[in-house]
Amino acid sequence: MYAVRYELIKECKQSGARLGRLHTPHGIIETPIFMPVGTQATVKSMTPEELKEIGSQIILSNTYHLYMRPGHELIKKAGGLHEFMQWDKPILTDSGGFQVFSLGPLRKITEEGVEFRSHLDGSRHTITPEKAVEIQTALGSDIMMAFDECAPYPADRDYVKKSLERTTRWLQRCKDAHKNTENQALFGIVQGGMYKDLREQSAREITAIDLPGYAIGGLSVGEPKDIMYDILGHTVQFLPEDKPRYLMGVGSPDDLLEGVIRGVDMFDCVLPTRIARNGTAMTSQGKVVVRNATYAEDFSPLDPECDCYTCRNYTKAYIRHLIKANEILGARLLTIHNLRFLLKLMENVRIAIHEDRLLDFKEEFFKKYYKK
Ligand SMILES: CCCSCc1cc(N)cc2c(=O)[nH]c(N)nc12
Ligand SMILES: [Zn+2]
Repeated sequence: MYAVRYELIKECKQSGARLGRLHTPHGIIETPIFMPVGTQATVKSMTPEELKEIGSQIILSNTYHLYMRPGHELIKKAGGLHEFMQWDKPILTDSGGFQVFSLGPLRKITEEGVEFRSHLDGSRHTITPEKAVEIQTALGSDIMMAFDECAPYPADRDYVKKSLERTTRWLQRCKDAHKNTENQALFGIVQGGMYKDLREQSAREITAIDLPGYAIGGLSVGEPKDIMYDILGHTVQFLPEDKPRYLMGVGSPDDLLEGVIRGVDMFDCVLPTRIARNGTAMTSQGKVVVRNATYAEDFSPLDPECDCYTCRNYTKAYIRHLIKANEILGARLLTIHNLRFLLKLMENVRIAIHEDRLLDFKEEFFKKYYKK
């Protein structure tokens, strides 16, 4: 019996989309779902209450960052990540692989794991599959991700093949090290770069290891969107229907819709929170760069169709002022709105799947948001 169980509710008649429920130790998640990212045990500037108010069902955090600071042993002493950050709903933690690889030349990959220097003080560390499981066990996340290598883009075929085969061996080591399978789920991660045959090989190897869920990694790494969609569509066909599918690092509105249509259930991305901090909003009328002078005397709401706290109380002019003045409230108000926008989008996607009209919904959304 796994800690996480996927219940397939309905398959969309218009596309490969699915409606599902993910049963976890900290509650049930309606899928397809967008998961806000809280890298350092906080979704930047948001309280747990505010996250719940906008409809967040699950949040993400990061093994690498929490291992570096404040340390997984400290969080374990605090009673685990849920207690430490006062979030009582599900948490998914990434394994640290991606973050360590993002450190660039400061790291060395071996069969054992990855040696790297801390981005904080330059100290030397090694993360292995066993260490990644140990850290996530201490954090107590509901879903932990396997330690994998996300091949860079572009990368040559031989490198990608060797990398995916090592990721498979690392997954088996993660599974062997994972003891509390009743309380924490381990998800495997499919790699294979932009090579369809290597994607099939990775998907077959990873899903041959029986786990409660599988992720598609190695995408949203700078490749053109049409390549991402093509590789995604190809890869999903080798994933089991009765398990959740998580597309890592994806979260612009078009990518979420294209991913759902291809059968993806879970998404995460730093985009909504990151662009909020530099003054850009995702709205029902498309992207609004609210820091632009255009909005200096615009006393209308950020998004007239949005029900969030920001749109119910403030004008574009006020938010622009806060952003220009580098006031913390500016970032907070846009973060509240951008997260609500994506969470509401996924609520509407779930309704559209239920009513077998997802492709129609996508067409209407694209016309308004992308004017196409
Ligand atoms: C908190 C961040 C979660 S998603 C990070 C991420 C993002 C993207 N784009 C790819 C990968 C990947 O291939 N492997 C892993 N572990 N993580 C990835
Ligand atoms: Zn809003």
